[in-house]
Amino acid sequence: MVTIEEALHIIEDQKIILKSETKPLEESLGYALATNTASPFDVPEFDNSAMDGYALCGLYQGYQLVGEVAAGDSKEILMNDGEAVRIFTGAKVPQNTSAVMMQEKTSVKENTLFLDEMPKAGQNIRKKGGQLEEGQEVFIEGHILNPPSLALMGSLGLENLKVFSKPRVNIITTGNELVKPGQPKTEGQIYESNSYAISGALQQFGFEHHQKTQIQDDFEATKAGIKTALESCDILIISGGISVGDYDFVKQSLEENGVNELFYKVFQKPGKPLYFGRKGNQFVFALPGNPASSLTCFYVYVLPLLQKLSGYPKAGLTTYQFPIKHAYENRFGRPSFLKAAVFDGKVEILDGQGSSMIQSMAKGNALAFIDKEEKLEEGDLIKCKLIS
Ligand SMILES: Nc1nc2c(c(=O)[nH]1)N[C@H]1C(S)=C(S)[C@@H](COP(=O)(O)OP(=O)(O)OC[C@H]3O[C@@H](n4cnc5c(N)ncnc54)[C@H](O)[C@@H]3O)O[C@H]1N2
Ligand code: MOO
Repeated sequence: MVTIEEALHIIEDQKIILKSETKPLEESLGYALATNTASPFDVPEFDNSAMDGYALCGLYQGYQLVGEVAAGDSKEILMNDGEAVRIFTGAKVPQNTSAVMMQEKTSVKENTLFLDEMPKAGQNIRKKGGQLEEGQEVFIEGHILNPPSLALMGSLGLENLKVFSKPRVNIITTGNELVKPGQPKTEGQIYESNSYAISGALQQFGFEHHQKTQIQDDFEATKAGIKTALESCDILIISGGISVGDYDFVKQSLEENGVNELFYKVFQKPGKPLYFGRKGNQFVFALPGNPASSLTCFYVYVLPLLQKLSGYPKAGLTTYQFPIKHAYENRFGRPSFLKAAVFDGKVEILDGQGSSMIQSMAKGNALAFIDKEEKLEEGDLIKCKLIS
């Protein structure tokens, strides 16, 4: 049995080989960049107008209008002192523009422009290189591409990006009692639900599963199922069959498939019988079958490895501290992840903390952490990971 910290360190310390690939810009969301990126040109590439209005030559309150320039126009207009041109947002300003005045503060009579106020030098001109200069570092390797990053890469004209590949994930669920939702079931059977939580949590963080298999509680079937799943994944996530019951065949089947145990059993609630192992460059998590245990272990242990294998510089959910809404005492005798709701900056520990109870987790949005035998008063800070 290891502590939570030891288990997390074992995962964090795994030596891994990152793979990279080239992805089209529109498919790169959530990937980590596999190279540094420098700006190939100044951004913006030319001085341009921040407003619809008038480009002014010299600083006066009246001008002679001599033309027009719209966004995308490449023609050069030469203005003399005291002249102005109609201009639109994003249009390249003529070379000798002193300022741009927004049209709301102007009036035009015949061909003369009048300003309501004196213009200020440089006003409403977005300067060449004002955001980035040619050759300037934009991102370093490992930067995780969020929507504004995609916009920035697009604005640099980059169509394809070199990113770290994401791991291929297979899921196995185990248990004779499990029936697929929508199918008829008999007394003693239940609907299989863990795989939906796991594949949903994978999607939530930009991953997907490759294969999903349901296996009966049978040693040979478990061994064969694991062998097949290991043929096509970087991470295998197994749910159930990892405790000490007579029908828990997962651990032995993993050994027989050449998977080396890195830890088994974590001093925590829920998810005590959690298993983590490795075979070459493949990793296996066997999550305890209880629904809240398996999903909690996913967020706390599986997600950091998925992100580490994706080249993320910092993996796992951030831990925040918020005041607790009510007094709470840990009576579980183990460090515990509690189903919680964070609302208006305060944490409520929800009813229904049993490992088999998923409804409290479904209605909440956080996992709060309380140490063994810790006792909190209202307003005390409690650690939380936000899960939705
Ligand atoms: N003698 C002991 N018994 C148990 C111990 C123990 O230390 N000694 N630990 C308990 C704890 S804690 C947990 S957690 C469970 C974990 O057991 P397994 O990983 O072997 O899981 P199963 O026995 O297969 O299932 C447990 C529970 O969860 C339901 N389940 C399983 N898979 C699914 C699924 N895909 N969808 C929905 N529900 C699922 C299953 O029906 C069981 O009710 O062991 C305790 N026992
Ligand atoms: O450790 Mo178990 O996951 O409490 O039910």
